[in-house]
Amino acid sequence: MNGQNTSTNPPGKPNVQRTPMPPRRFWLLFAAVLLVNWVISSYLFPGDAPVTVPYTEFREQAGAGNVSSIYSRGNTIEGRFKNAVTWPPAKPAAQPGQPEAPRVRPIPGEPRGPSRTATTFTTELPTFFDKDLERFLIDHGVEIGAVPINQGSLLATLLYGFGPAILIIGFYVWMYRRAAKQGGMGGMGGGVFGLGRSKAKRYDNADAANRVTFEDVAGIDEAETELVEIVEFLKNPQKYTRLGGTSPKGVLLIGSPGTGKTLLAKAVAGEAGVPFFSMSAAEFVEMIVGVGAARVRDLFKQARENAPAIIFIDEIDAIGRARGQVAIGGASEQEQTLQQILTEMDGFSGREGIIVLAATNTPDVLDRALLRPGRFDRRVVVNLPDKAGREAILKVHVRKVPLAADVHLEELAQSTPGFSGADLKNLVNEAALLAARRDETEVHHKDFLDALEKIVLGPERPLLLSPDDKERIAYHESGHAILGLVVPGADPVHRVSIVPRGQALGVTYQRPQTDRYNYPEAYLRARIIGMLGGRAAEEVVYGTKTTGAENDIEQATNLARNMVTRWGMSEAIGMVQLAPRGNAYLGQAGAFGGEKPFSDETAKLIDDEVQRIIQECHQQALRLLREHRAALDGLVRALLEKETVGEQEILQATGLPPAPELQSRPLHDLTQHTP
Ligand SMILES: Nc1ncnc2c1ncn2[C@@H]1O[C@H](COP(=O)(O)OP(=O)(O)OP(=O)(O)O)[C@@H](O)[C@H]1O
Ligand SMILES: [Zn+2]
Repeated sequence: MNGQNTSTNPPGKPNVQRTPMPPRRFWLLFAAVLLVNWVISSYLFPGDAPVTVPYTEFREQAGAGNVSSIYSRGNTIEGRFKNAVTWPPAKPAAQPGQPEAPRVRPIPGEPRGPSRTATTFTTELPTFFDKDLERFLIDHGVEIGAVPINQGSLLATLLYGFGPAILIIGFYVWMYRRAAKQGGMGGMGGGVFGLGRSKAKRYDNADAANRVTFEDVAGIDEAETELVEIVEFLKNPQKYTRLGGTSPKGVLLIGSPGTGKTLLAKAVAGEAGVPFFSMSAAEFVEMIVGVGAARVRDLFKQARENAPAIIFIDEIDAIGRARGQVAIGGASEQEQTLQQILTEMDGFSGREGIIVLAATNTPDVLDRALLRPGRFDRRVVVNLPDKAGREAILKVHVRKVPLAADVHLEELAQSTPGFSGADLKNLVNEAALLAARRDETEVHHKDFLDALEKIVLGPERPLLLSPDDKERIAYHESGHAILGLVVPGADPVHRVSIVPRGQALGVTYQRPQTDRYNYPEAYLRARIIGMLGGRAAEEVVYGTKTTGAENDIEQATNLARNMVTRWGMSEAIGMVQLAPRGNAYLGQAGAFGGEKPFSDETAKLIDDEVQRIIQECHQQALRLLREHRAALDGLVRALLEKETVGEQEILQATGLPPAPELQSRPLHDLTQHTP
């Protein structure tokens, strides 16, 4: 299959906001309060927790004259023994002939575990009331009281009933006030709980080993260039403020996850030789109102004490969302935190040498107040790296990896469009791990390719496929691949595999020659033809259909629909926008919220046009595959033998010349088949 993986998020980097976890210490303290509570109540009622005894035992004790007084309410009797009684008795040696005292009824809450000794007890009266009980008790000198046995003073009762609640509430109030005060007196160790403390990670550049410099950042040169000025400023503030200018206060780094925003911020600090205070905005917001603002105060205070310095706030969108956009509940805490950041930023004169860098991947949700002059008024976009950039990033990350001579980083860069810096780092790491597992002394090109396949598609899946299924999959993949070779304008095919992985039963990789930003119509059609090639090959060879083309069909339809509704590539419809801009990548359809802004006739026309494009491409695919049947069979034979074939093997097996150098596509070209 030759679909394309058009997901905009490279694998493994979901864009999620972390939910702040309350600090562990908080729970420890909470437990301590409960403990204190328990100690106090057991001090107030020392050892007097009543033991629950069965009614028979109670009668027996009364008969023996060991009960001094009782108090009864309903069917419950509380009482006091003269001498402490242990219940249940410590394993009474079973005496022959003497049956166990019959249970009148099960005693609720009767301890079944270890026995306890106490001078007070409770017991339940049997439902068939023992008429002689009163007489019996009086005869045995038991005082029948009007006051509950366990009732102490009024104060004790109150404490017993409300103490725990009062303590817990007190604890919360105390903690909250501490936290809220923090900013003012943060110097005092940041508070007992550290709740109001910023928890900022500080990276000092003293330890050269961890120092990050621009050397470590590659492939995002434009962003880097913009930040060089900030470095200059931090190194030599006077030079810039001499004529009355003020420094930039805040820089917003905008870019997809893993593009190196954090890395850039660290590098700025490293280059300037200033301390770097980093914190994720999600961490500001705790479960307790007011803590976020206190943490902001503390963070800025620390930075001010160490100026010049850099403050880095990651995921600022977690608190910087436009007011009114946040979910009810989190709103006021978020607002307070945001407000505190604004206040702090307004507070510096711009000469102290503190620069706040913040990162986000969704700049459009940010509150406008954050973007005003004097705040985050500089914006630096950190783009996904292009091919040259990817190669440079790979070079950075292979510095510590022993490479075999056959490793071709340029080719890897070419095969990884859409990868971020973090993805590339991961690729190098996976390749190194794979090579180690294979007991190699160096990392080979094949390790990289296998690692890439694993990253994009998931690990190999041991599926037991019948030879017939295997052959069909081989024909399907070969169909994609052959069309990738013979359709003018298609991306060159460099690897075909019928090893099941993740969701895919097989995969055809095509490699764009360059990163593209603009796509000719002919190229898009070539792509649709290639996508439909899997099914077309099955039809040509077997004349029957399978579910294996679902993903191909989905992608082809999306692409065709975009051609019609967004890119003005249908004569019948013309240059009218009928669907919103989806994600900037191909194949991803946007959606208008609510109603369609066009008539039913237009809807019909769109469907017809999409149909037409797909059908034309399908016919083309069938025709080309029939024409190149020999090449198709050749590739299938190679695949069945080797399961995975590389570029040279493909050319050999098909006897086709390499595709004329042409177009490209932005993302990895893979399809996943979900049967
Ligand atoms: N341009 C790059 N050059 C070299 N390494 C990079 C680059 N971009 C990312 N990396 C690597 O990827 C890792 C993760 O990147 P980083 O945390 O800086 O991304 P980010 O943009 O801050 O991501 P997020 O938005 O998820 O916080 C870095 O530690 C670095 O090793
Ligand atoms: Zn397919």
